[in-house]
Amino acid sequence: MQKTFKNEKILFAEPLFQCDGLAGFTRSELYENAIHRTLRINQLKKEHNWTQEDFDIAIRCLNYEVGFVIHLSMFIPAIERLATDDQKAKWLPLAESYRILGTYAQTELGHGTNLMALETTATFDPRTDEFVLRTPQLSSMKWWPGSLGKTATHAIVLAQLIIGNKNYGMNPFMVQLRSLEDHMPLPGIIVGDIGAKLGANSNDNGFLILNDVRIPRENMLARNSKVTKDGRYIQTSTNKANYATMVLVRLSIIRWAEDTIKNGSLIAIRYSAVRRQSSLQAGGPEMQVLDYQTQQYKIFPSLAASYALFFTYEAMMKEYEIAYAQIMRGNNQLLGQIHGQLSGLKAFASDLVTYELEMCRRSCGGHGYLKASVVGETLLHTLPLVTVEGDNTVMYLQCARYLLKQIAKALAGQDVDEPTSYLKKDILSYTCPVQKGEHCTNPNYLLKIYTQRAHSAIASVARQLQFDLESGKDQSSAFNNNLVSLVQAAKAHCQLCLMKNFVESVSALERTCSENLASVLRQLCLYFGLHGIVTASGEFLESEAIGLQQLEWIKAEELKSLAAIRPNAVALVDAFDLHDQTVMSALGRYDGNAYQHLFEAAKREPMNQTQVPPAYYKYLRDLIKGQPLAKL
Ligand SMILES: CCCCCCCC/C=C\CCCCC/C=C/C(=O)SCCNC(=O)CCNC(=O)[C@H](O)C(C)(C)COP(=O)(O)OP(=O)(O)OC[C@H]1O[C@@H](n2cnc3c(N)ncnc32)[C@H](O)[C@@H]1OP(=O)(O)O
Ligand SMILES: Cc1cc2nc3c(=O)[nH]c(=O)nc-3n(C[C@H](O)[C@H](O)[C@H](O)COP(=O)(O)OP(=O)(O)OC[C@H]3O[C@@H](n4cnc5c(N)ncnc54)[C@H](O)[C@@H]3O)c2cc1C
Repeated sequence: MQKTFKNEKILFAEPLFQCDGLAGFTRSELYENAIHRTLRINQLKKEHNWTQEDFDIAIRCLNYEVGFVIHLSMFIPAIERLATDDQKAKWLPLAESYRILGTYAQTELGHGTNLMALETTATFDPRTDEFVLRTPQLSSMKWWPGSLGKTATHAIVLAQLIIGNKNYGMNPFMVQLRSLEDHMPLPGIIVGDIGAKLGANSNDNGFLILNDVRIPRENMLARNSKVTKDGRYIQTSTNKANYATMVLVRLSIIRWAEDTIKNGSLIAIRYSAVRRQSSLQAGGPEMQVLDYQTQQYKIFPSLAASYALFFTYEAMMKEYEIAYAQIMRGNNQLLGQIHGQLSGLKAFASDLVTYELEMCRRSCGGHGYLKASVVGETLLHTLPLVTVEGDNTVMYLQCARYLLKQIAKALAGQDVDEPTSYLKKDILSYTCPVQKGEHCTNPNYLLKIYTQRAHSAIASVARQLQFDLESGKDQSSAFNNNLVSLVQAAKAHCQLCLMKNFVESVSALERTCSENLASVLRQLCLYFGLHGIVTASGEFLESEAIGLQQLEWIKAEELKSLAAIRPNAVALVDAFDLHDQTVMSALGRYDGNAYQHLFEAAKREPMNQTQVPPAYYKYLRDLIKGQPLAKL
């Protein structure tokens, strides 16, 4: 599935990219190692004439365990999206050659979601033609930005622009943080690392206090709005255009989610094919645990999610490229659509994979709790995806807000955006396409069911909101009264998007691939559709997209499809074409020697490097020999 990385051999021939040692690393070692890696990948890029795409794939091959992630994924994209041509000419070459190292400093100790409430100010001083940056109180300090703690020389700081006594809202400013001579913080800047996290500890997420730090007027990133020498504020685009970097990263998170769930499902499926435990027949040979229906029920959702997210990322990438090209030409027509779609899908993708990764971990039994299994570690790295670039609840609500606008248009007989075109249909004329058991094997029928459920969820919450408003509730309490249903409606829309992308992509592939391959993919797509309905059956029933009879058929078909997928399960994860060095798991090796690799990993454990531990001489010796213990 992943474009085969022709340079994989070059990458993994380097001891630096052989990951077995990482488990015992301290934070400082992880941090240093990550920087070392990115710099070496850059050298390899030059030595072997790699393209940018090769470079990006190299980073994915290393499971993003690299340095400068925010520099590459936010700082440079923010300059590209928020700076004028002159500013780009000044900063991009420096950033691209790592002569300046950047971060994206938006979140504060007191606020991450509510950007309007950010407290950092950039006050224009017309006497010196400068902005004065200030974090006025404890809650205003920047808190979380990646690479801020110890690495960044520069930050794009998001601050409230103040001219005279007027606040012109959040704007981006380029602020130098550290000396380019000796890396010491510049006057007025207090900066450091926020401390160890549950995962992702190679990254130095940081804090930043700005005490009246002065920057030239030219350091306001001025593609969308600027301040003239005489203190006039000129806005050339919607103020939401300054949120463009977040939109891009939300797209990248879908890909990140896809990459992590591919790892998880690969480990769980390969290991389950190796692991034998018990038997269903008395005295019979022990079964591969992958043959238990319950094990398939636990793992195959992650397999199907891997493919669903792959197809959805590809589709969203195309949508994004079209929108981005328009936006860069100054046409913001697609801004709302791409924001609405990517907010919801970022949330849905990260929710899905964090849930399924834990199922993958459990499916590896006790060994899944070992670091060497890597599933748990992957989960810890993946958990923040539900929070970064907007907490998932908040992102679903952004998506729901977009859906409400679309349904209002549809009801008024106006055109709606293509991804929500289903809202134009007559919801009342729906008849469930599944009228007998065998109809459940048609993915297009399932797609119709998903469409009806999403349409119904959106229409229902729109009606309830309308009702609350008409009953005298003000706008905000009507909204608060319906937040849970709004999130459900957004989830329904996102699940439909995944199903639609899966069905359409498989139909397109059917035209070019062998019938054998097509039938395997059709089966997985079908399973994805059936499983999604069963897990949210209450909502599908409530929306009357299905009835109890249909649910019974769908449940039966879901179980049948587990058995149908089983013979191809290992091939379906092998098809991810992930190198053992990418997956890094003792349990999920291509050669299937899980026990041998687990034992090798145990032998490498630092505790095992001496036969007798220091604690023996400190405590155990006297204890075992019955000697009185020294005062402890
Ligand atoms: C090359 C190799 C690279 C290596 C790396 C590999 C890949 C890396 C992949 C991933 C990297 C992950 C690293 C992540 C690190 C984390 C970074 C961060 O977290 S940065 C901080 C992110 N912060 C947030 O996301 C904050 C969330 N909050 C918001 O976005 C907003 O405040 C809000 C909740 C959306 C509300 O906005 P606002 O305060 O303006 O409120 P409203 O007045 O209600 O306005 C809402 C209207 O604005 C529209 N809107 C909102 N956002 C956008 C947008 N982004 N674009 C367009 N329009 C937007 C919204 O639709 C409303 O419109 P109307 O309904 O009023 O028309
Ligand atoms: C690993 C990591 C890396 C990060 N990197 C960066 C970075 O590089 N740069 C940067 O600027 N930031 C970064 N962040 C910060 C991140 O963007 C924020 O944490 C995120 O946007 C969520 O904001 P918050 O922490 O303020 O959560 P809060 O908004 O405080 O959320 C707390 C709870 O309140 C709920 N809530 C909040 N508002 C609403 C609402 N309007 N309606 C309903 N419920 C609501 C949420 O759903 C959540 O349950 C990073 C965070 C992490 C964990």
